[in-house]
Amino acid sequence: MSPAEQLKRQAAARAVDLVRSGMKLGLGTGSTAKHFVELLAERVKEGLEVVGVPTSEQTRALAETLGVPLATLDEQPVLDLTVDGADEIGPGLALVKGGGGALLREKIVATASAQMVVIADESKHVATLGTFPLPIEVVDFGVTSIRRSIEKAGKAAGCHGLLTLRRGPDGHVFVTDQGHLILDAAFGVIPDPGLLAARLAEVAGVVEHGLFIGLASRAILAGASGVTVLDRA
Ligand SMILES: O=C(CO)[C@H](O)[C@H](O)COP(=O)(O)O
Repeated sequence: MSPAEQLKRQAAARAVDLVRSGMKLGLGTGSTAKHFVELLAERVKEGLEVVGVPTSEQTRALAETLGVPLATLDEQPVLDLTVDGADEIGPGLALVKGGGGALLREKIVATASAQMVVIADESKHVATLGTFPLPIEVVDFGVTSIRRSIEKAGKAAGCHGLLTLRRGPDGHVFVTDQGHLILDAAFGVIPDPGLLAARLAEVAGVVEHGLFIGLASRAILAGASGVTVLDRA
């Protein structure tokens, strides 16, 4: 395993220690969340009793293959703990998420959870959000017009930058599990994430954006000198 993957696994292992029998869990998406699901599956094999609600079809397939008992969010609408990765972790544990395209389900699942713990290698911890382009999920009707409205909303929040329609590795337009498109907004700096979130929420056609504010209560960050745990004040 590469050094980068080892760090992700260390963070995931610390999160697995938070899981108790009987818990209902939100299962995140991405390469770090994958480590969590794999380690969780090992505990399940040892007798840990949990039920997981996956945040993507990708995670559902993985968890199913590994034998983690699953439910839908409609079957288990109240969750104890969600463990997920992030693209950036900023002050107050505000997050940028959606690099893997699962931001909508991830935010719904995190909102349904008593606790959200984010796991990452320490390179994701930043002083200011925005270097990672902000994923914005939009409907597939009138994307050019929606893009203009997002640019306007961004400017009102002090954010300027290019919006790119996301494409998959095959070059085709990326479509989310919910059938929407993603515009990646390369703002560079997001001076006031709360203000930007409020402005984006007002744009017709925006289904969800990747700013997760006030959702994560803990971040587990793995680095060369060990694992650091940050709790939101
Ligand atoms: O938000 C996400 C998916 O929508 C991921 O959690 C985020 O992109 C981090 O992924 P990785 O752990 O692979 O770096």
